[in-house]
Amino acid sequence: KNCDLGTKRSKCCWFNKKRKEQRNVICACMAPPRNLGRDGFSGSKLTESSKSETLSKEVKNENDSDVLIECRNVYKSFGEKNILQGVSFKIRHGEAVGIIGPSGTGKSTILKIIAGLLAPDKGEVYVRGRKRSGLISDDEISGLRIGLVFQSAALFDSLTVRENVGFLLYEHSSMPDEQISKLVAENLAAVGLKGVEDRLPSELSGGMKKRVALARSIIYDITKESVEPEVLLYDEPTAGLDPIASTVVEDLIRSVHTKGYCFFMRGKLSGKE
Ligand SMILES: Nc1ncnc2c1ncn2[C@@H]1O[C@H](COP(=O)(O)OP(=O)(O)OP(=O)(O)O)[C@@H](O)[C@H]1O
Repeated sequence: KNCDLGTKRSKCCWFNKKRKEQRNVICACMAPPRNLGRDGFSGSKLTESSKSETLSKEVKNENDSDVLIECRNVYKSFGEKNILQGVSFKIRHGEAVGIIGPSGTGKSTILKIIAGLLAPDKGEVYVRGRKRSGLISDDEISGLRIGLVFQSAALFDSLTVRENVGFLLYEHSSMPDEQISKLVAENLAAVGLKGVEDRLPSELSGGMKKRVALARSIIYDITKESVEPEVLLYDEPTAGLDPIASTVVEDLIRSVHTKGYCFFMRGKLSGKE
């Protein structure tokens, strides 16, 4: 019954071990809650009672110099609904962290808080040791660049794939259009898409949309230093995809991680929460 998940997990374990040898990386992957903590992975579970509970076998590391993001005692409510109640964890450079939990327990909410799109009611978010206050602004690329792949891919319907992927650069860089086009094509090729630049999102399959969203999250202004995203947040990147398309996206995520990004993912592997 757990064959798919088991296969995935062991693949992931193999991958993690390999990464560990190369860069001393600590990873986590999706697994049923009962399996959390096995194989030395860390992870956070948001429970049905909406009470957040850190299950992670916290990596014993007294040195916090490699901590990129820290959530400290974060609370968030929507009206009467208390969604997050004291969530605390740290994400270190090179880590891959998974977050799992039943529907509606606040997984997307914590990602949005980390990304600076939502402000916590209480508690703090530290980015490279600096406390983030409120929401992130368009100009704020200081400290750490965070890419977010939304659950729904969140492409702009009326923009072409090229305009979607290059959006950040068209809006916030002085790069000429031709150079952006070239970069867009390169990033699309990196996620296995070629010749789709002029299509609208409505002309893409679900898997292609996810890959376009992934390309958009990793593109950066090559004329500037230190703006490459170092943390990528994935909100159910394989939701709604068939097993083959899911595998393609999962492999892409792993290959992006091997390039040195840290990632924090919530979602399913092969259709299992
Ligand atoms: N902007 C908002 N306004 C009001 N309620 C919200 C808002 N965003 C989220 N919620 C509520 O907060 C709860 C948690 O939502 P969230 O999307 O974080 O859950 P989730 O764990 O990601 O769920 P799923 O697995 O179904 O995607 C839900 O009950 C949702 O209805």
